[in-house]
Amino acid sequence: MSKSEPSSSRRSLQVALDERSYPIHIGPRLLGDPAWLTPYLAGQQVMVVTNETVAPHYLARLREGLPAELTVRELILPDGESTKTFASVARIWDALLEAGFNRRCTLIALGGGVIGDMVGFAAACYQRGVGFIQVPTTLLSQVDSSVGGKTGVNHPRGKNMIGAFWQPRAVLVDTDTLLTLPERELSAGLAEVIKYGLIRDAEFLAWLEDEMSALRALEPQALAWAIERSCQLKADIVAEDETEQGVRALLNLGHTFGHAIEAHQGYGNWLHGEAVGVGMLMAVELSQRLGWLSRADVERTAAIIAAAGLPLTAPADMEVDDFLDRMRLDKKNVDARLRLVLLEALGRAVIHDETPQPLLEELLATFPRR
Ligand SMILES: O=C(O)C(=O)C[C@@H](O)[C@H](O)[C@H](O)COP(=O)(O)O
Repeated sequence: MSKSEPSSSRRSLQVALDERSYPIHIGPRLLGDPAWLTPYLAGQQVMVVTNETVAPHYLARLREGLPAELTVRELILPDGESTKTFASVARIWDALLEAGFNRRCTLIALGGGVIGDMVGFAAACYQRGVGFIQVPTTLLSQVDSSVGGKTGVNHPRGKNMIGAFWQPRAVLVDTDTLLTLPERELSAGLAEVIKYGLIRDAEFLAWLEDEMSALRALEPQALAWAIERSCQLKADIVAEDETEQGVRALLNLGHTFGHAIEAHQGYGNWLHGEAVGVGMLMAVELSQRLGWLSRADVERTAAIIAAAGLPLTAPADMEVDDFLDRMRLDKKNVDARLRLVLLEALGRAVIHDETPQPLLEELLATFPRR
């Protein structure tokens, strides 16, 4: 374990965005403790939005942390990436209007990235913007999607194509919620954790290589440090570039390829983290073919992705053009130029818009399929 690992079990970080700054509280037993939730409620009206998988485990516990005098409504949506649609967000607006909620209401997103992104988008638009709190219950949402204010929904043509930047009032990461997380979801979250090491922190990457078994065994100290370090790296990047004009795009390592896989395969068939894991390997392989990384770097990346329990091969039914058609719609592109996040070294990412087309096509044609 690193010397800088925390010893106490609860930690708080800050996303520094002037008047939109907010804390990320991380630790066990946060849910149900009023001290962690009430400071971020705007008025007397609270809408908790969750899904059918999370509700039986954590909805009652969350409600215990809400003062009895509040007007609290609940909305339980179906689970899964395929529900991340405009129609689901409209259900949230309908519920808010039916309850007669006003601009001083607060939305609470209790769930994974799908719930967090949809609730954030609903909050961004309801009566032109109301407050919301992220209570992420999956590893992926705890280390990534709950932080930074990217909210929105998918479009059949592309992932997260409709949305808004809208920051939460607070992020409450109760690490106990990981105890009920299916193994496949845990692996998906580890993809985003590995991403931080690859883009910005070679030392963290080496630590992850050593501690991967402990993380997969839900060893509390290892998990707490992985979450804290990931959130810190993300908070620093978001504070520097809230709306992705520059450095924030580095957080998209593996996502250009990964989003193409998710959309092509049908949302939910590949988990986001699984597609990002393969996408990161594709980006690393391309970086090697550009002469920036060694074969040993590629093998090291493949080894840690495999150790996290993630796939290493792209879907067998995806042709080169299936990738390219989706990648042309990527939000990072400027005019007709494809912008990719690649690695100059393990731990150092760059944004690159000069990949020769034949090299990219060769990568897409030769990358292993299964
Ligand atoms: O926060 C960001 O910025 C990211 O890119 C983090 C990603 O891991 C996350 O999946 C994000 O939602 C992707 O955003 P998109 O803009 O590529 O749709």
